[in-house]
Amino acid sequence: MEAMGGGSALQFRVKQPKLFGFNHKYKKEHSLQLINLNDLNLKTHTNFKLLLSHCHKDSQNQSCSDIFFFFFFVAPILQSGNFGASFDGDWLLKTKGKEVTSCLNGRNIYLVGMMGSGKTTVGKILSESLSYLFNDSDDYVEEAMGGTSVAQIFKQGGESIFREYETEALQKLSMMPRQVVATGGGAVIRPINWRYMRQGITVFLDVPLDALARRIAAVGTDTRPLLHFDSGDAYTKAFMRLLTLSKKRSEAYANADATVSLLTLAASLQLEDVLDITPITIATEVLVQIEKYLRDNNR
Ligand SMILES: Nc1ncnc2c1ncn2[C@@H]1O[C@H](COP(=O)(O)OP(=O)(O)O)[C@@H](O)[C@H]1O
Ligand SMILES: O=C(O)C1=C[C@@H](OP(=O)(O)O)[C@@H](O)[C@H](O)C1
Repeated sequence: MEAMGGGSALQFRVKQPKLFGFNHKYKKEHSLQLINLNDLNLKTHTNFKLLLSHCHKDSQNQSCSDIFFFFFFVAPILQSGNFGASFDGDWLLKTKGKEVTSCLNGRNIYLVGMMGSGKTTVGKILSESLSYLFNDSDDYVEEAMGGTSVAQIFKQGGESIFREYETEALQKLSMMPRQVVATGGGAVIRPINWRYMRQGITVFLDVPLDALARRIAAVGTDTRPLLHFDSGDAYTKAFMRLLTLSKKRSEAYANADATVSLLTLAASLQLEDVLDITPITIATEVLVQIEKYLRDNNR
């Protein structure tokens, strides 16, 4: 298979299918077929498109095991002309999840990133794909405080008390294996928290501030005390506050073992708005980046 990126088009040419054991009829009909991703209706199958875009990047050095996946599983489906009915978006996530689980040896995954970056949403999906438990450090703090909400803790004791509880939560969570942990957006600012998170693998969900502000404005700021102010429209309030926080935190987020940049992901999926990327696709990309981190660092 040859992958070609001509302009915005992403094309795959099936060159020598006989090497991969397809039957004679298939060879004859498809040995020179060009599959142009832009011709396929992949809007609802971004996960598939994500995988192919990785094949495209890696095809230069032929190191992408997913190319084999393409020949064995995807090409026959495309050939059948029954793509929409045959392809299950969750399938890729589960398959990648199984692969990554076997390399993790029970190490926890810590998702870090700004408020609203999707740590909880993506973390839940990720934990299922890895057959891990899911935990949210904010929920853990609230439970440890007998049900007192994060917002109430901020109100009663201020941010510094909350940070103490948060560190305690991360310490306890780090002692339990096989978990995906969605951390609070500010967990990265305390070096001691990294000591606990470093026992597992940290992944930064990098979402542009404008997208975060749009998301947060849609759900409101009641549960996020650091964004909750009285005046101004919800989007502007969220954006300005996120801007200040992100300036203080961007260096700390960069310490994560792996990063999933939604801007990069949207570009490879040819999506204009990062908010159009589904949580399943982001979770799949998290797995891809973890796998890359483990491979590059012999871990
Ligand atoms: N990929 C996504 N697509 C659509 N909505 C999302 C996505 N990721 C998160 N959301 C929504 O954005 C809001 C914030 O997400 P959440 O997972 O709570 O972020 P965090 O845990 O990082 O604060 C939630 O309302 C959630 O449903
Ligand atoms: O960024 C922050 O400092 C915070 C983020 C929140 O968690 P989420 O990132 O899950 O919203 C929560 O821990 C608290 O409101 C403080």
